[in-house]
Amino acid sequence: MKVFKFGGASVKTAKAVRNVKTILSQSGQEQLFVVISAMGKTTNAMEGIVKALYDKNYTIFDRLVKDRKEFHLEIMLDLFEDQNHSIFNEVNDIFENLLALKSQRLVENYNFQYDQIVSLGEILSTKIIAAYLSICDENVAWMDARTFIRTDDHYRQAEVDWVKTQELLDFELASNNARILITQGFLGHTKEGFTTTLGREGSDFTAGIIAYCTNAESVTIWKDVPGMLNADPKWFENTVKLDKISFKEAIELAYYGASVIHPKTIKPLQNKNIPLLIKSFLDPNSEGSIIQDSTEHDDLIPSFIFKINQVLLSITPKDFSFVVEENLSDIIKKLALSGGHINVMQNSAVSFSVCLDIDNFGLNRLVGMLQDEYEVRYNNNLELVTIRHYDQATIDRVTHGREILMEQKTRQTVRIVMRNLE
Ligand SMILES: Nc1ncnc2c1ncn2[C@@H]1O[C@H](COP(=O)(O)OP(=O)(O)O)[C@@H](O)[C@H]1O
Ligand SMILES: N[C@@H](CC(=O)OP(=O)(O)O)C(=O)O
Repeated sequence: MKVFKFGGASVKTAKAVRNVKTILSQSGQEQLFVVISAMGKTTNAMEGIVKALYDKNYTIFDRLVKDRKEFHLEIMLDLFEDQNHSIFNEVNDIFENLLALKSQRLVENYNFQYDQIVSLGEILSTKIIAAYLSICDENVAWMDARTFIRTDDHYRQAEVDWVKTQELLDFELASNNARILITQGFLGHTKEGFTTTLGREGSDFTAGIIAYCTNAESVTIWKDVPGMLNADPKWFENTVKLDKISFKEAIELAYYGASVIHPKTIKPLQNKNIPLLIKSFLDPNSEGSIIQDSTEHDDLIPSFIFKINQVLLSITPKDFSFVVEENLSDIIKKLALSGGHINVMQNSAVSFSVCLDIDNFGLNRLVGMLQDEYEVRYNNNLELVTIRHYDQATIDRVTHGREILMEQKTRQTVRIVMRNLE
């Protein structure tokens, strides 16, 4: 068995869905487990629908639901000649049920309701694509990840129960011989049967979970780029493809923010030594990148990871006590409560600096929690660049026209927090 994963960009139009069908048809005779995300930017739209529902802003709610319905309908009308195909009713029912939420009592737990609604993006895309493959005479089965990916009830960030998931998946697969198994990325279910999600961008991770539990031969993630590049082409010119890198290198790059793969995807694959291929759905016959065990090629090409909207916070205890020994656990607890994500930390005797992803609401909350006991200063609108396998020339290239506020070096990695002066 091989596992394929197609993200939102690869299924955002009818033409894109036809391209996915071609890739699947040309993949040989082997059984394929195919993980698919919501079409285009549907997850963002679903988040807007949840927010409008809780804001009781029914004008926006109605408009967003209508937009999403029309978006899916346009794709279906292009794919299905027969407008009496049952998929039209199935999709219509999903949107009718969504609209009906307006007249029901609001569920108190926002995160719970978020998962019940946002998950519909993946349900819609997989139902439409499975139905389309079926009319194209592919031997296909739609599989519901909400019956075999078991998680805890931490809605929006659910943790996988690996043992139970393995058991449920073995059971599902024992009676399913279809060549193409279509399922949803990013979804799971609690033991009570409620839908959960694994965190935004979590469909790559679903591919990792399924590969781990089925001992798959490989995972292929199909993207709009030729493979794993040494930088995001949206930010850097003249990027180079990393043909072959290790699991260790890939997990570091993903952790530092190389958003081409979700960082959680690597661990299950590394644990069972299952190779991960990143390939282009725009050029499916080209080589792509392979992520595997050997570290031989890791340091051949320097990689750059760029993050914007960074906040650099500097925290000093007012009573001059040592920051690490006497205050760090308190500071970290407050950082966690603020919802900020720590990217880089550095300390001296009485000062702690931290570079964060945090929104304004979280920042104000954090400063409010800290300011009684600490002097707190911060700079915002900063950039963070991480360079793996750096040298002075690569540092000079990215720091040109910038003021450096903090720098941290290890043998393999340099991380620089800076302000753009241009
Ligand atoms: N190191 C990198 N190599 C390739 N692409 C990268 C890298 N870092 C970031 N990206 C970005 O990742 C994007 C693909 O990921 P994403 O948009 O999440 O795909 P999907 O939603 O289809 O899973 C590319 O378009 C590219 O801009
Ligand atoms: N649809 C979900 C899960 C996901 O991973 O999507 P994509 O593969 O398009 O990044 C999201 O947007 O968060």
